[in-house]
Amino acid sequence: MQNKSVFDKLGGQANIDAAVVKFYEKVLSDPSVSHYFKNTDMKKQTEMQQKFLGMAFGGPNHYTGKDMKAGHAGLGITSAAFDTIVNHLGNTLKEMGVPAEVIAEAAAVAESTRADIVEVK
Ligand code: HEM
Repeated sequence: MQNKSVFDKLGGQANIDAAVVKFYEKVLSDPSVSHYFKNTDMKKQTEMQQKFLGMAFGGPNHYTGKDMKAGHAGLGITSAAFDTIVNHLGNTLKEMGVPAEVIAEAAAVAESTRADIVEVK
């Protein structure tokens, strides 16, 4: 099915929700990026990310948070940290049995936010 969205290929919102939970476990266990989240309410963050990715992957839009530039302004996120975060997302999907070509599509969606999120090249 050529026009199936990444949202559908991932099995819909329930699988995306589960992936985001696992993803933040990895992020918070990684000292190279966990410090970015030291003042963040992770319950709210998890919900925001679930809704954002649901929308960004082509599912229904329930996202009410900030745009990516405003949401990350002043955090000083480096391009290396961005790479690490995208890797954690890819590894999470791999562990959930998502095929490599679908992971590549999901990574491309994440990649499309890079310019708005990275402040330190
Ligand atoms: C893959 C690309 C990324 C996406 C799609 C994404 C998505 C989001 C979303 C949806 C929010 C919520 C905005 C709101 O509260 O209204 C958020 C906040 C946040 N993101 Fe990201 N993010 C990405 C990359 C990163 C990276 C690379 C870092 C740090 C290494 C990061 C750190 C944070 C932090 C710390 C917050 C919360 C700020 C606060 O506590 O208010 N994000 N992100």
